Amino acid sequence: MEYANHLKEYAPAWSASQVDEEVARIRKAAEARNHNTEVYKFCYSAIDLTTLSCNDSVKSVTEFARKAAEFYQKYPHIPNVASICIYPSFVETVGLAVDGTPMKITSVGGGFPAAQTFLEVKALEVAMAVENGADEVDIVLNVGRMLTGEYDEAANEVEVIRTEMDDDVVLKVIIESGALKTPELIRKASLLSMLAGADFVKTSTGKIDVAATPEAAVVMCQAIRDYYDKTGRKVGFKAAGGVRTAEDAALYYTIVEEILGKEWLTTELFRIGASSAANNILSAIEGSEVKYF
Ligand SMILES: O=C[C@H](O)COP(=O)(O)O
Repeated sequence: MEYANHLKEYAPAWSASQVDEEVARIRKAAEARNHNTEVYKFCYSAIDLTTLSCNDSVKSVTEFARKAAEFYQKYPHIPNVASICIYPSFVETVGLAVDGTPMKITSVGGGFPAAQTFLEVKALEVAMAVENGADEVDIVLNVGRMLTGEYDEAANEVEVIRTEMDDDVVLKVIIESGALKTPELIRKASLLSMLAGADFVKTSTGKIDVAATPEAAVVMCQAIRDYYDKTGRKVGFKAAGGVRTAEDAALYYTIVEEILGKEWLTTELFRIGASSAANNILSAIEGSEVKYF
């Protein structure tokens, strides 16, 4: 399909200075009203609790997922994380560990994190993750193609991969905003991903130096809003990569609240991908002495 043509139907991206001003405004709003237990509890429940390390093994991933599964029994007053996010070869392992809980299984796929492999390999990897039980799959948009202006080719990869998944499997497309850099490219990548079938757009793999930033989040959420206005389809936003503190989480929450509205503040439409924010968010929850992960 010719996706790039559809980009013309959308307004151009804001300039970097307009985005900076918007981030400053929203940062103040976050500090004024959203540094509180209610927001931190919701942010905790929106976490895709992530382990994506070369050290991962069946043993370590089982322990990681079991801790999350046991959390329900130990701390019923705190809503648990939304999903466990792992490499595709651990989908079955996590499935066994979280069986009987509402936690989802998120698999990265499609040659994560660089997406530099054959499209057939990407598609097969995603198909196998789904066959093994993944509820959600996080793939990376082809950044090289985006940087060289091959927009149709980048979006077509997403379309092909989407066909490997049943409609009820959630597809999150990582645009790697820190590599794209400009508001213009970040907006184009977000729109192309949505046009090609993404259920979520996600900031970063967490594997490059510049990962999630509030500036990228503002541009992505504006793209989600504009896509919704045109199509009526609600696409989610996932902040991932370098999200560390409860205040970081509250800022992304406030960006979504301000640009997309409260109806986006559900775990169906907002996630935080994080390997090390969980303890910090738990510690910020008033009265909680839980430090678990
Ligand atoms: O998708 C999740 C990211 O890989 C997590 O990044 P992080 O390790 O910087 O929290």
